[in-house]
Amino acid sequence: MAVYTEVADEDLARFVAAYDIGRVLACKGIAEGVENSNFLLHTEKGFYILTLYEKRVDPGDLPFFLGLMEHLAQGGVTCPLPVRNRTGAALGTLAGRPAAIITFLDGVWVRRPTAEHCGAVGAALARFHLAGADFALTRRNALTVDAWRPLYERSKPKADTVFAGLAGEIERELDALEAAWPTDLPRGVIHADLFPDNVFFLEDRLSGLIDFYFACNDFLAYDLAVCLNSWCFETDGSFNLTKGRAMLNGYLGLRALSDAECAALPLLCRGSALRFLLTRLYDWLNVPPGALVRPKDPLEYLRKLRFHRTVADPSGYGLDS
Ligand SMILES: Nc1ncnc2c1ncn2[C@@H]1O[C@H](COP(=O)(O)OP(=O)(O)O)[C@@H](O)[C@H]1O
Ligand SMILES: N[C@@H](CCOP(=O)(O)O)C(=O)O
Repeated sequence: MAVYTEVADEDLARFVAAYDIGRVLACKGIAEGVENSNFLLHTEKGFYILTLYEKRVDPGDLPFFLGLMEHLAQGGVTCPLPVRNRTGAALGTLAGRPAAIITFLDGVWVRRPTAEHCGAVGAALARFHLAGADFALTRRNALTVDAWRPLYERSKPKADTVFAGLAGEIERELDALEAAWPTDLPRGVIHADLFPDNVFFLEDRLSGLIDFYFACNDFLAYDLAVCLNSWCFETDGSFNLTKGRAMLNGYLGLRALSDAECAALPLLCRGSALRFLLTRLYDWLNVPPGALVRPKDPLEYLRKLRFHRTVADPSGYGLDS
């Protein structure tokens, strides 16, 4: 359960009183997510999500994230909207943390995605990329190739306690990716964390996207790599080519990939796998005392990374030539 910060009733009541959403009826910590503290807030006007931004969120980036939600919603992407208080501010401070209230999105995330879900996610990702193209603000990706080695260094002393040989394998991968990482693929605003728990469905119809707190400007095809990693592997660790093909075709139905983007996919998938391996490894080794959070398994992403090293070309993900 991701609640790092507890909120006193009187502080919450004072915070909510600045909004036009009625009085608080209930507020419950949400048993999902690993990054921020999220609460289901029930007020006289309905249900909302209250988020307190935690360690990985730079408060200076919050106008980008909240503005992006508003921009995407105007561009036809179904996503939550920040609620503004009576002074027009979408951002405040609660329990010593930057905090925002966002609208509640109906739907549930799918625990066992099918090829049809993957196709819908591919199309939604392309829609996100198209709608984000004219967003005025920019944010550099704080978790791209140049950030991976410093992040690894913070886990290095204990990496081999998680898995024997892990430190050496990560170091070899860092050397390879730093040397080969592309520099000139099409760029734009990317979600960067569009995992199954960030996509809601209602009766198998995609109902919206959430969690824009890793969004940034980077290679558009890197976002596809994040999704191939998080949606198209089976629990036994095998890559499901049918799901990969469905996702890529869903995306290609709305946005074409250049030859360079297609050719770079195996490398981008390796990079994306390493990125999640490294953040998970850090979180695994650094659970804050008293936090209600279940850290995610870093080794899941080591297995994915190993698979990508065996992929010679994008047909390995189901991309038809
Ligand atoms: N706008 C929303 N509408 C409905 N549920 C939400 C919304 N935002 C977050 N949630 C719930 O909170 C959980 C954690 O949110 P998420 O943004 O993924 O957390 P984190 O910031 O830790 O990554 C989600 O899995 C979902 O259950
Ligand atoms: N998707 C990341 C973790 C952060 O995402 P959240 O939405 O679950 O908080 C991972 O799986 O490592």
